[in-house]
Amino acid sequence: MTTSPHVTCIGGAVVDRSYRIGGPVVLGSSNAATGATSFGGVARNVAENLSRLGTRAALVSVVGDDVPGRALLDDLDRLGVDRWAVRPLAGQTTATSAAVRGPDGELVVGASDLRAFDEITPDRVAEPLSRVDPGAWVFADATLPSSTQTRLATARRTRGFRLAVDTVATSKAPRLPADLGAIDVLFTNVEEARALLADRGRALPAGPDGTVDPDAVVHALLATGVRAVVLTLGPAGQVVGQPDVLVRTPVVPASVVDTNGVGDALVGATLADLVRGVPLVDAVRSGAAAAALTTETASSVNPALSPALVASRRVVPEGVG
Ligand SMILES: Nc1ncnc2c1ncn2[C@@H]1O[C@H](COP(=O)(O)OP(=O)(O)O)[C@@H](O)[C@H]1O
Ligand SMILES: O=c1[nH]cc([C@@H]2O[C@H](COP(=O)(O)O)[C@@H](O)[C@H]2O)c(=O)[nH]1
Repeated sequence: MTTSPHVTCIGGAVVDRSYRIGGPVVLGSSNAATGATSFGGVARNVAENLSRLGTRAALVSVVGDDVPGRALLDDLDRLGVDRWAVRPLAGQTTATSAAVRGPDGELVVGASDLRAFDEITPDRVAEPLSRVDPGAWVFADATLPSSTQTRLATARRTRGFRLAVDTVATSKAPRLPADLGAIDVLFTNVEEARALLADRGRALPAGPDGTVDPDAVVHALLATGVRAVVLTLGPAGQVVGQPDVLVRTPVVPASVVDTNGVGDALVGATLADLVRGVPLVDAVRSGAAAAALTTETASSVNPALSPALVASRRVVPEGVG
């Protein structure tokens, strides 16, 4: 009998606070604003997407023993995410991120306290990893300390689970393990891929005008040993690369409100299909549908997300099954 959840998500859990100032912004002063709180962090967002799509998910993360941390844990319970491995640490502050926007929605200033992520140490992931069945999926975001990423790569080799990783940000991409061949699917964008490859001493071939061909980015990533790549191109869709296969999958048209969390929705819905045995290219079509649905809400995960809603928005080109 298996006790392993279908996807174990390891990485950040954040309380996001956003303010939108209604009138002209006055710096150095208090401005009247509309405020909202939501739960974020890439691994937490992926776990929420999975759960809303009917896939069992567990989160491995750290929060403080404080009011935001308790609210985040309660919300995981409401979502049905298995959170036994989210450690509330005494003396630690739950990761928080605040964004202040002007009347036009543009960011005026942001501030994030993500120190808690440093506490997701190799020792803290050891037990959750020991419970993952061979063949099950683990998702990790690149906010994890490098030492933890290395532990993950080693465990992937010895235990035979499958590992999906998201590079998250250009500053985080270089943290990926030296053994990139332990990554079964890498989710990234062009700038994060550039940062990762530069860190490994590999420059991206650019055209005369400095632009980069996305297919060349995918080839360069596959040459590092990564087993499959999903390169996201924002409104230009995705390139899915596997040895011998390179396929462009289209963006799903959307009425965009806010793109926060789009990448995490793409990862979550893709993994929800992969655990059911759907081939990667087809799974990414579901990922793009979930990402489009996420752009249509202000929250980082669309609260109405469901398998039926994703299926209703999937774009499959004519002639493709
Ligand atoms: N304007 C948009 N309309 C519809 N889907 C979008 C839009 N922008 C992004 N997406 C979807 O979200 C995915 C991730 O977007 P991207 O901006 O590449 O990610 P990240 O924010 O992680 O860099 C894209 O591959 C696409 O499917
Ligand atoms: O260094 C980080 N930046 C941003 C995030 C999180 O990333 C999410 C947005 O993801 P996306 O890139 O899909 O918009 C937000 O919820 C935010 O909390 C994070 O965990 N770590």
